[in-house]
Amino acid sequence: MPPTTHLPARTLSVSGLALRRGERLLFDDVGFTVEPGEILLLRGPNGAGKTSLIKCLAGFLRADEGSVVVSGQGEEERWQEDVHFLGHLSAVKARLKVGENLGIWAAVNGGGGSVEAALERVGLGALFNLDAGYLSAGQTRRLALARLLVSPRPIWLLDEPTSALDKAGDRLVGELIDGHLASGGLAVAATHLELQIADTGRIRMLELGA
Ligand SMILES: Nc1ncnc2c1ncn2[C@@H]1O[C@H](COP(=O)(O)OP(=O)(O)OP(=O)(O)O)[C@@H](O)[C@H]1O
Repeated sequence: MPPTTHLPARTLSVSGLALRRGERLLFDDVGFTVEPGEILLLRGPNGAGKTSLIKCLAGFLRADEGSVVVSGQGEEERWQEDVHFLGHLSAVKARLKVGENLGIWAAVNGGGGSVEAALERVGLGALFNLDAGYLSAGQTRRLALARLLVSPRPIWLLDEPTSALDKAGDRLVGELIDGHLASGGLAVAATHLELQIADTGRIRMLELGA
């Protein structure tokens, strides 16, 4: 079931963004705006710079030129609190139970969502007491997705969100994104696959070159 929380309205505006890694200029003069209820899909071949761009948006990498502005609030610390970054690494503590892992993220990120409900939603309800180290790759990805639900935030930055997931998992990601956008959130997702987003009118695309 999609989240019912109405998220605070944020707009993500990027202009003139350029990033160099090593000797290579990965991208130059990238600009776009993502409004509440919209998702921007980042496309491009391996090595084009999709992950790097998402890390710039998350504030993990500093661009060489240009700006990333989140409107709706001004202070940088608050901006971080508006963002969920779902990267390649799932940041799961193998010796802790599945429920404990998510409980820690819920406590760190705040938001007050139910750990049990989030695990149920991503199909891990029965695995609450399993050591997280025993999860399969797809289940670990589902646990990472549950973090998006337990602490509602208006900006989702998703790097290959369907990685390691089965067909039902692909559908789940589409449904979670649909719910997020319907709640007034926005998203940027790097993906090589078609995301199963129902409302295609909310999708915008940006192609990065190799
Ligand atoms: N720390 C670094 N130093 C130098 N080059 C780097 C560094 N990190 C990444 N790169 C290079 O930057 C380029 C872009 O990497 P990035 O991970 O952003 O691409 P991507 O479009 O996400 O690729 P993929 O589709 O394979 O996930 C690659 O050529 C990579 O080798």
